[in-house]
Amino acid sequence: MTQLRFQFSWIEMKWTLGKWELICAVVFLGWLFCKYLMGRRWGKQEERGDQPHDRLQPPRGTSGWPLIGETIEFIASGYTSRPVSFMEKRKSIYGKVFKTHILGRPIIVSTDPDVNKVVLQNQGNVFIPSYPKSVIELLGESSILQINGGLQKRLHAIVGGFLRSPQFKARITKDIQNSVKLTLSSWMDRENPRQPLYLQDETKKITFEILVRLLMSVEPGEDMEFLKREFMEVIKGLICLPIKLPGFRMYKSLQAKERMLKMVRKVVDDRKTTMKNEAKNPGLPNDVIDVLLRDTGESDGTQQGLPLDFISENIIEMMIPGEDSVPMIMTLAVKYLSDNPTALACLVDENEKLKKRKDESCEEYVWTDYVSLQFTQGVISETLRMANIINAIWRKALEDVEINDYLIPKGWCVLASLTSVHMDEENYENPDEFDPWRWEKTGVSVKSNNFTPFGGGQRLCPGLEFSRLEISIFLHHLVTTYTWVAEEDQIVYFPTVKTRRKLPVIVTPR
Ligand code: HEM
Repeated sequence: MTQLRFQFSWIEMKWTLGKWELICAVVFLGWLFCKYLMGRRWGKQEERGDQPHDRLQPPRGTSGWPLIGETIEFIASGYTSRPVSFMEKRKSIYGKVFKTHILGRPIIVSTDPDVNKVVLQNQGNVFIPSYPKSVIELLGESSILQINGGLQKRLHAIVGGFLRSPQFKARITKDIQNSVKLTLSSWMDRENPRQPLYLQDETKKITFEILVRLLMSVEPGEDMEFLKREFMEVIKGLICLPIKLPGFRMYKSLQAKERMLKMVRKVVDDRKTTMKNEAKNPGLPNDVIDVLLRDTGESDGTQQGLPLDFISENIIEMMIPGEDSVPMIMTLAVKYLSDNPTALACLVDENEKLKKRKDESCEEYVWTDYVSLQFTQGVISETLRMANIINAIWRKALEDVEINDYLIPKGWCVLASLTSVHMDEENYENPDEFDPWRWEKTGVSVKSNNFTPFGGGQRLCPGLEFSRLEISIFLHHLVTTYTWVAEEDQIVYFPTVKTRRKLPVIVTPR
């Protein structure tokens, strides 16, 4: 799974070990060892029973091998076709919540939907995000993904409110349609249209441009290319040795972020000037920069606008969760459909009907057309369930917490495994089967504890509805424009969810 994707399916993890990094790897291992010893000491205290809570004990489990704990098994499961096997094995021995030691630290893993719910909802006051050091460095202190309390709530509400608004959806629907159609038509303009094309790359092209447009209204061209290039450099550093010295990966990524920041800051400054000139008649907000600049701080009582540096940094940081997730779900939906001709036929049928209706009435598509396609929504939910891009949520307990007879001790990291819940036969019949029809019975409910691909609580993904809309539009135009044959490919779950060969497909116009 998933598991070692550090929950960042959106993260490109690349370990580039140069000679300096090799030296540092040794230092890093030493540090891991110290952490291990500290973990052991904690474990001994626990055995002696000098715990703050007399009644409850932390979940059962094992620390595994000295130094590496259970990391190897954890990583290895990510390379199998059943990435939840690491979790399942321990669940069968210790129960749904257990203790382990992976990635250099003791961790409590929850595969229990009710415990996960409490962890996700107790945001900010008891549980805070807990990312690997390199991610913390790269995100910066003011990132929405890291901040807690009132400011996180405010930022979340502004961005979520904008992305959920019907005005935004109406506008972005047109943008997505244009972008999807442009990409689809380019497939036939190639020198040899019978050559396979790599769906994983094609979907990325569409979604990055849309993401940048919704955040800061940059159109395709030189600036867009600059952003693409620099952003790719930034995300390479998300999981690497957190050393900020020249020559190291982290340094290069931080430099790339600086360059991006300069450009984004200029867009924010220009927009601020335009806003001042249009103070009396500002019109509807176009993008996330607009809504952040216009917010006056009424909702949290501060009555203060957000600092321009804070806005600029967050625009870049919001690209991180949005960049990889949507194109991967698009690609994997096509993969699952290619392997399930009956499901594909149902999807084509539903979408052909919509197209026919639109052609006959000569009406334009509106966003509700796409999201009301029941079977298509089932395909998206089923893809999200099976290939949970963000497989788990990492949190740290700020105090001792009791949840359903478990004690989570202060300072411990909790990994709320979403995939384990999605792939548990207690929650889903035949969980390994791609079955979009199952959603006809249960409906697509984001409130259900058993289906949380977008997280939950105060940090529920603000891009949820937008993502589903974008994927629906892509699937509609793909299946009504082309048929395809997908070449043999495999899903890999480590370090992030990907298809091994980028899903090569040969397309034929309908
Ligand atoms: C299939 C696509 C997506 C999936 C599965 C997904 C999943 C998630 C999950 C699980 C979280 C919660 C993380 C946590 O609790 O720590 C999250 C947060 C977030 N997502 Fe998404 N996401 C997707 C697409 C997007 C897109 C397209 C955007 C941008 C427009 C976006 C922006 C964010 C932001 C800003 C947060 C942080 C919210 C906060 O901490 O307040 N996501 N996402």
